[in-house]
Amino acid sequence: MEHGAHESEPLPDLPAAELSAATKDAEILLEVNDIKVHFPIRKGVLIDKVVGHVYAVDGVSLAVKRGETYGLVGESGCGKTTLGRAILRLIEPTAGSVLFDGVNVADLKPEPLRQIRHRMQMVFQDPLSSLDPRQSVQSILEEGMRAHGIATTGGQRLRDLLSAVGLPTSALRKFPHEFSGGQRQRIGIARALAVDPELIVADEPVSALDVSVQAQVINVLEDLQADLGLTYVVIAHDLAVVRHISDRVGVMYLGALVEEATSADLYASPLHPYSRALLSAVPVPDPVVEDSRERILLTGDLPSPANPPTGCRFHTRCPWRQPTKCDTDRPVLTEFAPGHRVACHYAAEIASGALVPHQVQESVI
Ligand SMILES: Nc1ncnc2c1ncn2[C@@H]1O[C@H](COP(=O)(O)OP(=O)(O)OP(=O)(O)O)[C@@H](O)[C@H]1O
Repeated sequence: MEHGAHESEPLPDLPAAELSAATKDAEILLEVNDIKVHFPIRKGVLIDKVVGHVYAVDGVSLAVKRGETYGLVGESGCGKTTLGRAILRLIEPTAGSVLFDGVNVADLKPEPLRQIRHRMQMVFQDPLSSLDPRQSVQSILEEGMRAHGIATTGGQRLRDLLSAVGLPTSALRKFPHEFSGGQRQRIGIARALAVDPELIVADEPVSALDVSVQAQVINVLEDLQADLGLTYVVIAHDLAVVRHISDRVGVMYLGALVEEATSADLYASPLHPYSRALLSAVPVPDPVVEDSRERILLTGDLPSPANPPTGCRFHTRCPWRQPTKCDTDRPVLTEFAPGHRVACHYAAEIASGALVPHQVQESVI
């Protein structure tokens, strides 16, 4: 949730040319401009030949304000993780720019990149595989601090980090396998916090956890944001998690954003047929509402990002698709209402009821 602006220190040793005029808006911490990540598909035994590309992320633009939580949702394989990793430059984007506090991260040389890295951290989905089983918690926390020149002596900082995520000091001497899943994710969060980040990209931070533990870990993230003014990008396929934690939500389909709105607007009135279908698949606790509400069932599987459909990428599964235009023209993400963007040629007609969905068969979304 949004909180007061975070005081950021000026970046040392960065050429003025790397400061973007576009991000002079002091409210914006992260700006992603038309970013693309295309993975080459290689074939051949003796000669390595590129025979195609996986268009994992294919032209995403978004901006995240300081202290805001931006949720990214979409089916498995739609490019959420790749986008998250490209934001932190853990993978090289094929095209586009990522501006962090006005600095184009994609252009940074290794030393300025190292300097800026501690301000952007990632929390991974599976805490067990992302924590080195041979390292004690103390060593895990100190590793990143050392790499970023943060003093590790004294121990008070380590105790404060553990207390911030609700773990006892005795955890310092233990190893990852001695903890439960929820505790391990708290260690993953403490590791990210250890280097004083401003932005945390959390990739499915609770999806590996039991439902009963998920809320506790989400509360930890929310409390830390309130205390430290952190900015979050939270990646999740679970719409309930995203709804709970996010100020704004971006819906991804086949490497692109198809809709973006405040959490309240998206859940109350989704505009894109894909968002409508995603939300209609979420069960409602009230049995009367559950029985009477609209369910949009999609036809077909998610197309391969190596061979995306022409035109609107969703047209092969869209219950509202119209001849020609949907097959041939790729819709641009356009502002439909203040703060509510959608990439659909017929969003207005669908919202007004002027277009009705075709008969569709059930498929699992
Ligand atoms: N290193 C890679 N090389 C080739 N293809 C990749 C690579 N990493 C991801 N992909 C492909 O890119 C597409 C997007 O993957 P990504 O993991 O970003 O999606 P996702 O929405 O995060 O899905 P999930 O929730 O399953 O992680 C998928 O088709 C995936 O197979």
